[in-house]
Amino acid sequence: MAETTERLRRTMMFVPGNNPAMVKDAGIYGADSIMFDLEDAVSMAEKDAARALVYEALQTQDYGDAELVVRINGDDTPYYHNDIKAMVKAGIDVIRLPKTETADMITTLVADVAAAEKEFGREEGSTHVMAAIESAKGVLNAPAIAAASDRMIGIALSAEDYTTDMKTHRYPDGAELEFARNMVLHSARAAGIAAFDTVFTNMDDTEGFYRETKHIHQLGFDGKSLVNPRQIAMVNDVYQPTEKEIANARNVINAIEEARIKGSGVISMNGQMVDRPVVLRAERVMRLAKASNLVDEEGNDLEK
Ligand SMILES: CC(=O)SCCNC(=O)CCNC(=O)[C@H](O)C(C)(C)COP(=O)(O)OP(=O)(O)OC[C@H]1O[C@@H](n2cnc3c(N)ncnc32)[C@H](O)[C@@H]1OP(=O)(O)O
Ligand SMILES: O=C([O-])CC(=O)C(=O)O
Ligand SMILES: [Mg+2]
Repeated sequence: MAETTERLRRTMMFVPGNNPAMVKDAGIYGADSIMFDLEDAVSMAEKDAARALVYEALQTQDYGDAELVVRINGDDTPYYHNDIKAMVKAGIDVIRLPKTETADMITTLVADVAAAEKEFGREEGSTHVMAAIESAKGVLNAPAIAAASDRMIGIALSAEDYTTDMKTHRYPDGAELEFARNMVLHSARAAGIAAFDTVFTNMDDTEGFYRETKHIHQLGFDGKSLVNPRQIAMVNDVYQPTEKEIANARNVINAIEEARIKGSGVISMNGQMVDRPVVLRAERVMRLAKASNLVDEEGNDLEK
């Protein structure tokens, strides 16, 4: 299973936990994170069977170096504790708590996860957590939720439930989501964790999907929750740096290396000041370029 430190999380794909074929093949599409769903994609009658199916798949399937996430049922359901125990026992990388409204919900989750790690002999702290923000209360408490635990890897906006709570629905221009998007993003950045935008559920509206993905990329989100493998390539396309951005990033990294040799943290490159924030942005461009197979490990161009 995957390392859960700083990593690219452009695509986090929901996989219904009650669908054996989808669960089995989830690794072939190249999502950065695979998110098995035990919550809203699974009917009440199938909750136990879905949990057992995902548990079994985690023991037997090879999902490569994808990060493995499970969306458990909420703490107000009879499935919550069994979900946590089974997923921790199976060695899941990240548990996603749906409908998170307070930091206390994360504190309680982390205590339950820690108890399960102890019970099943898993390394303490090895299971990470994240929160989905799906209501007005969750949005207003997002800064505290994001900072609630050092096990937190990110927070996600979940716009289907959120727009229902707000007594609206989703519109093509996304104006109804702007406040929530900015709250989730700023809360994540202030806590030093990842920010995920919500699902886009109209599989036939490719233009709308691109428009939304370009918008959230511009805002600064790490990536999106997805519902279909066809959406993965479109997100990667938007997040892929241009040749000009890669060339510039390479120049920045070389320039700062030169500056370091001369004992300085700042240098001028073609009249442009290069210092730490510029270098950090350049390093992220090179990580995205590597993930997009545009450059090799050393940062040299790969043949197209
Ligand atoms: C508001 C919320 O809570 S959203 C989160 C909960 N919802 C979900 O998890 C839904 C996940 N998505 C899906 O179930 C499906 O993508 C649907 C129902 C939306 C569309 O299904 P389809 O029309 O079959 O999609 P499509 O034709 O693109 O499928 C192509 C292939 O990808 C597979 N696939 C589709 N979606 C997924 C997925 N989410 N995970 C894994 N595999 C998938 C299909 O099984 C199919 O495989 P095959 O070619 O081997 O038969
Ligand atoms: O997390 C998501 O994007 C999907 C979801 O549950 C919602 O939108 O309510
Ligand atoms: Mg939801």
